[in-house]
Amino acid sequence: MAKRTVKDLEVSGKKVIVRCDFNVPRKDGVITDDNRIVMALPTIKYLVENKAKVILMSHLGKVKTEEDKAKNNLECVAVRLQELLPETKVTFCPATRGEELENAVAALQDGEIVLMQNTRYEKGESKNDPELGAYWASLGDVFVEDAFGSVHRAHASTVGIPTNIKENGLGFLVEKEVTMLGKAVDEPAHPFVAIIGGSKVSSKIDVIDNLLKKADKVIIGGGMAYTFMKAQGGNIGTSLVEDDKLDLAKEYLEKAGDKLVLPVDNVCADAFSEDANTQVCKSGEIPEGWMGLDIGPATVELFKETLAGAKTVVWNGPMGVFEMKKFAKGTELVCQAISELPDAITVIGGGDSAAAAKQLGYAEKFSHVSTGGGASLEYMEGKTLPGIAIISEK
Ligand SMILES: Nc1ncnc2c1ncn2[C@@H]1O[C@H](COP(=O)(O)OP(=O)(O)OP(=O)(O)O)[C@@H](O)[C@H]1O
Ligand SMILES: O=C(O)[C@H](O)COP(=O)(O)O
Repeated sequence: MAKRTVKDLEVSGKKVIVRCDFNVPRKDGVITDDNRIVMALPTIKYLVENKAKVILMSHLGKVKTEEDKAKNNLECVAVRLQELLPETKVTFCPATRGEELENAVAALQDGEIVLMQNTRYEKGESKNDPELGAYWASLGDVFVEDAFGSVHRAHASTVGIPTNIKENGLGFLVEKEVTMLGKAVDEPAHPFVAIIGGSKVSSKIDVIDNLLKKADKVIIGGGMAYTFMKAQGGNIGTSLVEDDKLDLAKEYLEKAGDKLVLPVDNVCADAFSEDANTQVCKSGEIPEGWMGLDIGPATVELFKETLAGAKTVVWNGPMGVFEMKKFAKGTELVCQAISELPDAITVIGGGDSAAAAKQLGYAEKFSHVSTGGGASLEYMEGKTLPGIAIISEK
């Protein structure tokens, strides 16, 4: 059976809560890539045109301390939304519960929007606290799940709210992502190459196990690679590493054989900075005080050879710290190699990965640029995504 979508719901005059993924990349508080906001517009515009009172919710970053709250204030998204929707009234509510929030919702007219502050300001969000889910649900009549990037998280805003609001459905972005990603991996054309990089080692290392079952080759780059290098007994200097994942990395290395392709050299720096001194070091031979911030030139050649002839490519996580020009080459050359593959289905996913492809001028060359990082990986592994599973069937 198919899931209900926003088109199956009666929204006119109703208070409609939309969970979006506005977890956008920022530098010094300024949004550096608004793709996730732009991709959410079709659902938002549909609701505005159909005279709903629109309550938008999203997380932004990780929030554990008061300082994190200041760093991850969602107001910048409300400002961008207002620029993108000049004809529509968009207000920002700095409260995540209580009278101020309830008044902001009560003041909404048909076709107006309020964006609530970062859902992760509430401690209960990530624990899917039932009281919080029920409280947020009490603010609306209808719920739309359109946060594709977050549907792998069973949080109060993604699962708690639709548990309490039966008038729920998927938004246009989730619908589109599921269709596009399904095309890529339900019956992937082989050779199928998966590439995993980026910095979220603990939340993404588990997917490698499943990818090893489906793909012909799994390339590991970016910050993910150093946990594997250390597991092989190599020196990684001060590179990013998650020591509690070393045993898992060892296990993958043993069972994957030559299916797993790791960097053979790395662009290393003596500081996490654009002005750092750099040198190319062989993998496992990174001196003390140096860190790997990009894949090296021999690795680019190795990855190109691995990609040659691929018919399906799925990529999540940049090959280096592409935000700094000095360490963007690896990501750029891998983008280029993928863009030159004839007749391949190519999918890139993740907030930073999509931003990298766009910034480097390659976004148009992919068959699909997914807004989901972890979510797209889990979808492609065939895992149940709790934020989609909870939505009512037609
Ligand atoms: N060698 C490295 N050392 C440290 N950080 C790295 C390294 N290589 C890449 N990164 C960083 O990884 C970050 C992106 O990783 P991440 O896993 O968050 O990917 P993503 O595409 O944003 O996916 P998601 O949407 O799931 O977050 C970038 O900010 C980049 O600078
Ligand atoms: O960027 C992402 O992958 C999503 O917004 C989810 O973010 P999270 O990994 O902090 O839950």
